[in-house]
Order: sequence, then structure tokens, then C-alpha cells
Amino acid sequence: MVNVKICGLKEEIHVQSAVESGATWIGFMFAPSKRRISVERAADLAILVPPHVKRVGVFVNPTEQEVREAVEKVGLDYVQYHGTEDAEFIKKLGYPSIKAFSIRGYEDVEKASKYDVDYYLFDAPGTDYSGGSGNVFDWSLLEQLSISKDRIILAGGLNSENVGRAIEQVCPFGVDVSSGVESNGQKDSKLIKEFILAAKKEHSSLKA
Ligand SMILES: O=C(O)c1ccccc1N[C@@H]1O[C@H](COP(=O)(O)O)[C@@H](O)[C@H]1O
Repeated sequence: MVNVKICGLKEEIHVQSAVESGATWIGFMFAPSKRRISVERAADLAILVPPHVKRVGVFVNPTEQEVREAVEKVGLDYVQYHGTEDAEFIKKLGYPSIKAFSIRGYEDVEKASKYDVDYYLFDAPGTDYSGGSGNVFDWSLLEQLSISKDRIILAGGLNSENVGRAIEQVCPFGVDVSSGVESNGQKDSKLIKEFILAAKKEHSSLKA
């Protein structure tokens, strides 16, 4: 079954929708972003996340102290590094980790081999911020990837219309979405549900 991360949640109702619709990971944004929330707010929202759903904190070039504080206060299961953090920094912190790579060309895909992390997340380059632009990158750049597919999370401009094609083409372990489950700049419970259904439907039809 394909895994789904719903990222940038700020409201209780949307955390509940993501959990009830079958998300694997819930993402809280701690980096500069229109989706940024405080550690205290994330700790309140995290109470609504049952143990089988994993809590991810998203950071862009954080200090060690920022990461440690959020992991402790929110009870994060994974730290997502969405900036230019090096492999040594991530290893030193030692938390279960997701490293994001902004893909402009194949040289960006190759950077992944320098890291030893739990999941490798491939995203389109950011526009206003380091990610969450709602743009799609060229998925064919992942064709020659040497990393096992069961360690890959695909992100960047996914929505319920294109997620099926994305899964069919890339066969990732998981897909990640933020903009594609928003309307008028806010998360939308109906879109969250439709996205998760579309992602899981595609996976079952590939297996049939
Ligand atoms: O969502 C943001 O605002 C953001 C800001 C800074 C770094 C990462 C950010 N989001 C990540 O972007 C992708 C998906 O984005 P989208 O679906 O294209 O909007 C996902 O990995 C988010 O964690």
C-alpha cells in the first residue's frame, strides 16, 4: 500500500481528516513558510495523532537546538530536513530522518547518495520558500536512481488528479502533498480525503 504524507497542517480538523482518511505521516512546518506553526501549537495538534500515524517535523537549515526542542516537545517520529543540511549534521543529530532534495536536474538526484537517512524525498524547487511551491518536477529524472524504491517519497505539485500517474511512473514508497490539498490557501478536508483515496486506489489497481 502506498504511504501518504499530508504536510503543513495547522488546524485540528485537518489533522483529524488526514488521520481518518489513512495518512501514514502528518507534517508540521517549522521552517519559514505560510504554513509555519510554533512548537507549542504542533504539540497541541500532535495529541490528536494516534501512534500508528507518524509525526514529522519539517525544518530548513535548523540549529541542533531547534530540532532537539521540537522532537522533545512534539514527540516527533521523523525529522524532515528540507534545506542544504549536510549528511554529517543529520547523522550527528541521530533522529529518524527524511532528507529532501530539490530537483532541477540529474545532478540534484545524485546528491542523495551522499546521505544515509531513512527516506529520500524528491521535490520541485521552492519559489517563495524552500519547498511547498505546488510545482511538479520532471519525474523521469528519478529513473536511474540507485536508491531502493522503498526509501523514496515523491513530492512536488501532487494532487488527486496527477498522483495516480506519479505512482505508476515512479513507484515510490510514499507521496507527500501540501498545496494540492488546499483551497483558497487553506487545507481542505475534502481534498485531503480525495488525495489519499486517489493515491491508494492507484496502488491497488497496479497490484491487481
Ligand atoms: O510547504 C511549505 O511551505 C514548505 C516550506 C519550506 C520547505 C518545505 C515546504 N513544504 C514541503 O514541500 C513539499 C510539497 O509541497 P507541494 O505539495 O508542492 O506544496 C513537501 O515535502 C512539504 O513538506
